[in-house]
Amino acid sequence: MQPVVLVTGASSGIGSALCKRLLREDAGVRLCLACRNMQKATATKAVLLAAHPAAQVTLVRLDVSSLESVLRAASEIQRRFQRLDYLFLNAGIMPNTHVSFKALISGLFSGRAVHMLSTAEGLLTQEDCITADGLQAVFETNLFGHFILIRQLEPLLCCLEKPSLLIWTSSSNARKSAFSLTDYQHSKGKESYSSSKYATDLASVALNKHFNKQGLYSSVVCPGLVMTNLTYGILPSFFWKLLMPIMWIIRFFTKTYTLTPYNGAEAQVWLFKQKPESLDALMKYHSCTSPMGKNCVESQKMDVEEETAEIFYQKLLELEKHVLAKLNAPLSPK
Ligand SMILES: NC(=O)C1=CN([C@@H]2O[C@H](COP(=O)(O)OP(=O)(O)OC[C@H]3O[C@@H](n4cnc5c(N)ncnc54)[C@H](OP(=O)(O)O)[C@@H]3O)[C@@H](O)[C@H]2O)C=CC1
Ligand SMILES: CC(C)=CCC[C@@H](C)[C@H]1CC[C@H]2C3=C(CC[C@]12C)[C@@]1(C)CCC(=O)[C@@H](C)[C@@H]1CC3
Repeated sequence: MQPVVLVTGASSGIGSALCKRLLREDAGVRLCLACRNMQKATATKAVLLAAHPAAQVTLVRLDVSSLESVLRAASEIQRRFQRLDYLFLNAGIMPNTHVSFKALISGLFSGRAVHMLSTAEGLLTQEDCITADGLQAVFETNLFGHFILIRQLEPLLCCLEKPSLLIWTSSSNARKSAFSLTDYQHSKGKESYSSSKYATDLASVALNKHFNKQGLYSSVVCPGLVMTNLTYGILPSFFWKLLMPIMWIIRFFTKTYTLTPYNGAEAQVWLFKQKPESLDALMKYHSCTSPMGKNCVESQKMDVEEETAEIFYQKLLELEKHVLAKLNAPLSPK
């Protein structure tokens, strides 16, 4: 039986490159692109089919920042498929981002310049907003909408005979100090992106603890710095034009400047080829690119305590109960 693969945020950037690469790895995969914008999704599907005319590619409308949309998409997916082998939790936002040029310039002359340029530590702040569900938008999009999707799709994901794998797109911008258990939606701070990506790392660790015995595994990837709509949104386009030659030079100092969506998807494609049971729950898998453009995957231990992951997981379950009750939706699908 050909594997069924669902990719959220497949309409552009890393998600779209991932779909192309998955079909190149195995033209038989049954790909489902879960996207909020059906026009963009249809265009992506057409590009995939142009390269692989016999491929099985379907679309499902999914806006991870709307719980109603997540519930609707989950029941549609359950209607279409009997199981899911890989669920790529890739959709994400980094809205209204400001760069601290003061921190950038002083950082460039410090001993931590390479670290700063690969993690953006101390460089970025975001203005977040509230969704129609009453949740912080970055938290709901990057983490919670995906968490509800997983919980709703449990019957398709949990099978002892054939394990399934969740693959979260995290970031090297994920930072413990940006996250707080008492304000896990990051309503009070200005680093909602860092916080949400640290939250995905915690969620992945806790999901492994709770679901491995049911045949469901979870992993985290870091694509590196990739030029996509998300990054282009940070600075005006003329700035990026000026910076591009410098970015290629930075590649000589760090492997994390993967730059193209194709390179950024390296760790996701690598995970697709691994046995879920063989992966380490506490590792993060990084896409890396050499100055000459050669790709590889490197693993690094996450800065996560299992106890914190468990407390956070319990908080997510409480929030799930609360929001589903508000929507009059059952906790898990029939
Ligand atoms: N670019 C980078 O350097 C890095 C990116 N990442 C992560 O990679 C992931 C992909 O981002 P990237 O490819 O760079 O950026 P893009 O903006 O190109 O892609 C983001 C994707 O997520 C989708 N999306 C956004 N919000 C929602 C929503 N509410 N519901 C459904 N889909 C949504 C977008 O849809 P639409 O096409 O409709 O906008 C798009 O397909 C993100 O999680 C990002 O945080 C991590 C590290 C580095
Ligand atoms: C390259 C030079 C000299 C200047 C660019 C400054 C910043 C705009 C740039 C430096 C580090 C970058 C970075 C990201 C965005 C752009 C920078 C802040 C990310 C935050 C993009 C999204 C991610 O998830 C991170 C992994 C990136 C980390 C590095």
